[in-house]
Amino acid sequence: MELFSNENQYFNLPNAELIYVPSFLSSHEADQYFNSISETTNWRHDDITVFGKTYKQPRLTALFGESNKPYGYSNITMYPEEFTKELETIKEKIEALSHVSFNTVLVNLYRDGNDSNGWHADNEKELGQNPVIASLSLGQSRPFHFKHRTIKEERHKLLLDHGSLLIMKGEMQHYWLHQIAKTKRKISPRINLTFRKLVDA
Ligand SMILES: O=C(O)CCC(=O)C(=O)O
Ligand SMILES: [Fe+2]
Repeated sequence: MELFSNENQYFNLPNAELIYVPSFLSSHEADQYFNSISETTNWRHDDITVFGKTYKQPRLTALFGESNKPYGYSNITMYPEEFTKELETIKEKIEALSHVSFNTVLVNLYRDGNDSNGWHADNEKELGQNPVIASLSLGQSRPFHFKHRTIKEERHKLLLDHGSLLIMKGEMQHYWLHQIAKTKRKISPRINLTFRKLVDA
């Protein structure tokens, strides 16, 4: 595979379909979205409960939806705000490429290397059987780690660049876990938007 390819990259993985689109947005568009989303979002800093202990989530978040259905994960229930014009525009651009419709976007702000997203799968029942999740990255590039739940050799990482889109589909959320790890490097903020489709569970 070419190192600096602008082509869509398809990965040959067991039990997953993963597509990486390196320059989904131009760097100029990505800069503009990064700036406006950073400034206009009403960021939340929720508590999560893991094994009975309560912590602050290691990142800031916001949820936008087309209905007012709540979305729950890691013992948090989030009530969506209305999609902004800007998020609607991004959503339509992703729908045109993926031929899938989305009705929800979860936005994460990783302020620095201390912010992270631990090993998990996006397997909440509201997402349905084999969800398609489209993940847009803005700002600091961070590695996306993913590992198969039972095939131990299947552990990989992919650098998610400014303006890139990662599409996870097929059985990926059943068989694989993913994370954004902490780093001690001095790094800039990153925003990630995961477009999802909530269905009636
Ligand atoms: O920040 C990322 O690239 C991943 C976010 C993620 O996995 C999630 O919000 O479920
Ligand atoms: Fe996720």
